[in-house]
Amino acid sequence: MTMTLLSRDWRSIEAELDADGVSVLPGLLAPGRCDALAALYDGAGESAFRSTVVMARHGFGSGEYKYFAYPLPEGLESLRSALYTSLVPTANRWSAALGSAQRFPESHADYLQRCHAAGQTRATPLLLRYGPGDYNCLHQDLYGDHVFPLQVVVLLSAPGCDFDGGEFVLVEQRPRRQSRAIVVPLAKGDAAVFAVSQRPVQGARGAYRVILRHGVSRIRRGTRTTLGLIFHDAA
Ligand SMILES: O=C(O)CCC(=O)C(=O)O
Ligand SMILES: [Fe+2]
Repeated sequence: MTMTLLSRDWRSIEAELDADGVSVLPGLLAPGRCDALAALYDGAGESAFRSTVVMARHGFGSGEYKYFAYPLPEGLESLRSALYTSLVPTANRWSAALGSAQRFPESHADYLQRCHAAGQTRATPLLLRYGPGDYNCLHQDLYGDHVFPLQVVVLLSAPGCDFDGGEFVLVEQRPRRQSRAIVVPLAKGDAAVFAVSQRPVQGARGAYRVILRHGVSRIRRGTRTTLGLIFHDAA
């Protein structure tokens, strides 16, 4: 997996992130790996997860998700830290462009130490499960002061086969402009890398801040399962 990450064209991924705040990594996980991860949702036993959220109870939408507990399942820990390392250069560039002094360390273990020292100690990787009629309202995954500015979602189900509808969407808000929607088509095993809450856009007079939120349109048929990888931990 690390090889396939390293062999990707990070120059064009970074260019897409800079242009749109989102980039797709096709085939990040093989179909068998997707099935094995999706099977954890019902099969892993409750000790694998720290909490289950019924989205409708919180007004988050409709559907359910489960946050993994530490220690994460073997392959997930390495996937999360490898993706982090690949994304640090963009995170640090964005931070500088937005005039922030914050810089992110090379290694995810070091970044997690920073989160944990600040009281953000709970694991944030999660599995999401949507059935017919379910959806995920536009939101930002902020869990405390420490925010790594990029996150990843992997589609574990096959659109058009396992489910219909259920598009991953981003809405971008620029200062004094109307909002812009971005629909991100994903196949099974594809990952979307996207901005958690804000990103810089180069304007005529330097960079300005654009706000992003993401969500999922209504699932019209079937079951849709995703893996969410957030790089900061939760308070
Ligand atoms: O199910 C999805 O595609 C989006 C999940 C989500 O909100 C996330 O991974 O943060
Ligand atoms: Fe999210």
